[in-house]
Amino acid sequence: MALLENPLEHPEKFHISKDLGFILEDPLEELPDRYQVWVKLAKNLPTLVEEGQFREEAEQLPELSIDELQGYKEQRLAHLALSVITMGYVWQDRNVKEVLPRNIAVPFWNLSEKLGLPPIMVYADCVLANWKKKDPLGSMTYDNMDTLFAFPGGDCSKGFFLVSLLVEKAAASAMKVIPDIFEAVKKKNSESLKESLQSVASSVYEAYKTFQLVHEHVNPNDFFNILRVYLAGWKNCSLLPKGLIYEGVSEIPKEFAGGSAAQSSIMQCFDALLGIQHTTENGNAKYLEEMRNYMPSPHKIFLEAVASHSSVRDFVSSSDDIQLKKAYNECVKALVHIRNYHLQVVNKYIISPSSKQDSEKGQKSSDDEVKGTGGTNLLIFLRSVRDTTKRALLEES
Ligand code: HEM
Ligand SMILES: N[C@H](CC(=O)c1ccccc1NC=O)C(=O)O
Repeated sequence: MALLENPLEHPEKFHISKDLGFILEDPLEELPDRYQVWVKLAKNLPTLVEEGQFREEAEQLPELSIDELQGYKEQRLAHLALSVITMGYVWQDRNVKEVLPRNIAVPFWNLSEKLGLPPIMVYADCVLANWKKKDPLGSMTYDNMDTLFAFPGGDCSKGFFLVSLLVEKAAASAMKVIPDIFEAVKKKNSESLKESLQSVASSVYEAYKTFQLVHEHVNPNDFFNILRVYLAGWKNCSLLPKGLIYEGVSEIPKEFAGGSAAQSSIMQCFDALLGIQHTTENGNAKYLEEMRNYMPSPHKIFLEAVASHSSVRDFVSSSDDIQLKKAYNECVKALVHIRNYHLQVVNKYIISPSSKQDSEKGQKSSDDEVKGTGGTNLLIFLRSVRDTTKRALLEES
């Protein structure tokens, strides 16, 4: 990636696809022979965890240099495979591992630095790069897709990761109009801006409709009690209070947040484009900014460019074109709608199973005790992000 390129003019140089947005197009499924041991072990994770043998197999891996990984797609597949191995190694059972052995830790740390990612499984691994078509000539529909790697819980991880991917794909259809939006604001062309904003709003509504697939493909109890264990991180984590030691890298434990779609670039892209600024008082803005460090660095650079160059909100606010204000507000309403729906999903997939678990243990967690794997007090955080979005609506007079 040429660092001097303008990301807004050449998103393709920042690994952003005009059709799929931040999704990794046609991910590789295999690595060169010497690295295929990582792919093979990661693919066998569910069976080996079931047999209680995963850690033992992981400890047999050779320690490999990352220098012979050729090209971006090999690096992304290797990071995905090593991230799956790492989550399996740490969380295989309640005897949680505090040290990641050097044969995994050293290549994973070095490759993470090269990609601008943390050495933990991120959304860009398990969602954006973890997919293939069954029939390569077919379309990207749920029935023609599978994940490259899975976690224990049967088809739960396939459902969870693929639905998230399809939501991302639906939202990504807005990406192609971003250059038109910047051009329209630059040329003060209200008609063109109105049209582009209308297509952004429809993309977000398409994403909301696709999100409903989660109920068909993900079982709440399997998600909460099995899969979600492997999404957890080691930052403010009671089971790994100091973090994880990456052997061969540092004797000092390191803390990293667990997976979350708060690491999704497309949603942060909409906020940046529309000038929706999340609150600083309660730490929401800081958290979302921190999550940009969990995105591939080219995507983070693109988001920062959109945030620093977008004056859509200012242009629409100062315009007396009511229809333009309505088009802007349609985008904001669509984001409020999907964030409200997301809260319903979170209630079904986290809050309800968590309350059921509490009552079985005779406990009661308050709203600010239920944490997301990304580290937030999830209900407080998600309601607040939704409310800030709602406050971004402009007066239509
Ligand atoms: C069963 C499915 C899901 C669950 C249980 C879930 C849970 C959560 C939780 C707990 C958070 C708070 C941050 C954290 O601590 O991790 C969060 C944040 C977020 N999630 Fe989800 N999520 C799900 C699916 C999705 C999907 C499919 C998307 C869209 C691709 C998404 C987009 C977001 C975004 C953008 C945030 C940051 C807050 C915001 O911008 O509104 N989530 N999610
Ligand atoms: N924050 C998680 C949900 C979660 O980790 C997630 C949600 C949607 C897509 C991907 C992920 N995770 C990894 O990328 C929770 O608290 O359940």
